[in-house]
Amino acid sequence: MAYLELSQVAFSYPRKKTTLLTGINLALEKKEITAIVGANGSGKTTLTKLMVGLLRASAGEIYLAGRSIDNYSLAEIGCRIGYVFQNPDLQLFCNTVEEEIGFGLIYRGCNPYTVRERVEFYLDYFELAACRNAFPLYLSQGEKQRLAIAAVLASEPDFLILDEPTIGLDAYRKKLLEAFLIKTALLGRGMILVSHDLAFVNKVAERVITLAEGRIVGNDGRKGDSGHEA
Ligand SMILES: Nc1ncnc2c1ncn2[C@@H]1O[C@H](COP(=O)(O)OP(=O)(O)OP(=O)(O)O)[C@@H](O)[C@H]1O
Repeated sequence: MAYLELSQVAFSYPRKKTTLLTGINLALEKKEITAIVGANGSGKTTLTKLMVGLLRASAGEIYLAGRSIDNYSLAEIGCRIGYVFQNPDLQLFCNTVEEEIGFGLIYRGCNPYTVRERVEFYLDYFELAACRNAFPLYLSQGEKQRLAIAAVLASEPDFLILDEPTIGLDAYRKKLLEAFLIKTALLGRGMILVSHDLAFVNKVAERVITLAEGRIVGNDGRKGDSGHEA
């Protein structure tokens, strides 16, 4: 069984007459970078929220590491799947940039030395060291986006979901993110990118899932094209 599997998943928002997603079958492996693309409102973000238990499927089953997602608490899912929201303001809550990066590690009980080491690595990698003591919500949009990604990556979940990770990033930072995501996948941490940035998707993703009218209308394996298989 794949790391994350969806079997005949359907979903409708309460009080909406139409079914947003229907008959969704997907098998996602660790290590692989999969992009989900589709028009505005096609249900990309909703699909990822189902995968992390923020929403419950109206029909079908979702399995995480071989167990139904219904048997996990949200905290247990959060330890396995890191989620970077489209709007970083929704997930930044600490008083400083460095606390934000270290929070997940401290919560998982990492020793202070490991916390310090990883915080320094991510501050450096995402070029956030100069604002280490800044209040996260006062950062620029691009800095907030980098911080949200750094904070999720720092706690090293098995799998990542990044919703529009390139919004607010300049070309240089997109290049850094691209390299880091590819390296992360090669180390065995799979991910889903929800994105309208097709140039970025083409560089990074090994598989592209296209959603339209509530269904998967494209599931293209592109291994080899992206040039980063192990
Ligand atoms: N909490 C909610 N209650 C009711 N309808 C919702 C809710 N959240 C999203 N929707 C609706 O569900 C549909 C799909 O939204 P979703 O955000 O999943 O699409 P998306 O493909 O990620 O869009 P975008 O590309 O614009 O980010 C939209 O029509 C949206 O208005």
